[in-house]
Amino acid sequence: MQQYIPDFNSWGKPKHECGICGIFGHEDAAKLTYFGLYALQHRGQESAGIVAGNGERIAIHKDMGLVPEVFSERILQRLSGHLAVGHVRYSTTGESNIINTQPFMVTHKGEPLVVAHNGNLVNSIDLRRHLEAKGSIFQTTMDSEIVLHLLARTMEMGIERAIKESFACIRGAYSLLLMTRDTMIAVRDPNGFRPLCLGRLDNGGWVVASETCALDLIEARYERDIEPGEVVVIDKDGPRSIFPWPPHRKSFCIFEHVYFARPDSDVFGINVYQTRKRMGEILAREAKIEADFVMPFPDSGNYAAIGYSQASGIPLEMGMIRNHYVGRTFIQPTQSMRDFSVRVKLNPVRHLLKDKRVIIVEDSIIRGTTGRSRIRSLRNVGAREIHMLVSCPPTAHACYYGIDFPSSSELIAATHSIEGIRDYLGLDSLSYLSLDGMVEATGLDRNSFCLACFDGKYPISPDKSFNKDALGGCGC
Ligand SMILES: O=P(O)(O)OC[C@H]1O[C@H](OP(=O)(O)OP(=O)(O)O)[C@H](O)[C@@H]1O
Ligand SMILES: NC(=O)CC[C@H](N)C(=O)O
Ligand code: SF4
Repeated sequence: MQQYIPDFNSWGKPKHECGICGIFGHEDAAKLTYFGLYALQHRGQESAGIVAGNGERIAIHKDMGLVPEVFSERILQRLSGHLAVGHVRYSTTGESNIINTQPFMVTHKGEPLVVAHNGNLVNSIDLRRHLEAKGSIFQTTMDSEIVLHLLARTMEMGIERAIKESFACIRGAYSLLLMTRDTMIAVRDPNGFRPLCLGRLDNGGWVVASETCALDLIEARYERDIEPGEVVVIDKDGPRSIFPWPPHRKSFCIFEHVYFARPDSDVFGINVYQTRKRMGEILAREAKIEADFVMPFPDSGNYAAIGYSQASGIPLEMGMIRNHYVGRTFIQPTQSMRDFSVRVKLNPVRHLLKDKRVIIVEDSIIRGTTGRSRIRSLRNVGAREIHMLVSCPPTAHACYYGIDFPSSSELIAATHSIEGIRDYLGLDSLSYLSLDGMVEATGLDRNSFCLACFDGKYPISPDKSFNKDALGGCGC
């Protein structure tokens, strides 16, 4: 087994979920895409890439690392043209390596075909086996590549028919951008697991992005969300929308609101900050505790902590200081990286905590890495009572739709009771927000959401043999 030796150059690079951004109809399309990806960095911190074109020539640049590390002014100048598609990756199928970076581009019959994907396909093992039996040769171990193989087999029908036919075989979560030499196409799966929105630039050009915070940064106007099951084809005649598949039950990922999305974004039509704050307010209704102050584990816990504090009247303090040069930790690929990053990331304010009774408001407990390590640090600086409130229910079931907790054995709530988790984390008390309370905080109907990691009811039945290396790994 390979031993993990912290590499201070690569270790500090944080990880997260995928983000996509595309521009059509602006002479600086790649530069705007770069800024869009910058705003979406929290969704994917392993690699970044942009493909740009002017209707004739097409160029690509991608690499491992954060957006500003991957692109320079000189590189962006080379990515010229009015059309660009970009991606920041947090791997969910296939390793985190240069081969698996996105956007992924192939040439088919002399024509470029590009995909940038957020989500996870649940029948990728079967699809890949089937395609390989028919002679497909895969270059990567990502599920996203399958989309291009399916499209290539039907492209002669024209792109719209090809999409209709190809995606009919695909099951799972996909908010994605496709690009041909002169067209950008946004596709959102019929369940709508992952967000995707459409915006308008001042000059009349179009933007598609995972979250509205990307539109804000490039001063684009939010037009609307791309609907579940909708395909938006954008070319020189502007956007046209088609709905090639029968409607499915909506399954918006509620975890986007609990943890993933940026609080300044509107996701599924609702603001993330306000939803998180309401989660805290509802927690105050459901769990009443006496304490000297409330504190979050920053960043994702901040907003529910504000809500809890305001609703309960217990003052809010920032008892833990976050080092902003460390990214989000729960999606780091190895446990030793996660353990180390958590220590670097959060440090208690000794003088604030000594002899105090504190309530920590945390957005989620996944593996328990953050809680166990940081509660120990609070004890070390003399906190007298430590209670924890979590602004979602116990996360006890694997996600097969694009969040990297594919094995329930990694989830502490799958193997421990609440009392067992309390004991493992070293807390005086532990309470979770109820499922009803979490949904109530969104203001949307319960049937709009996927809640599978909380209630085990999967909107699309997963292939339980799936794991991140299901399509091949390096074996190291
Ligand atoms: O139980 P665990 O396995 O430790 O995972 C849960 C923790 O991970 C996340 O923080 P993260 O550092 O990823 O992001 P944040 O800075 O947005 O809070 C989340 O906010 C929890 O603090
Ligand atoms: N987090 C994601 O959306 C990942 C997209 C794709 N499944 C990949 O692994 O690259
Ligand atoms: S299982 Fe959980 S994390 Fe995965 S899509 Fe559903 S709500 Fe989101």
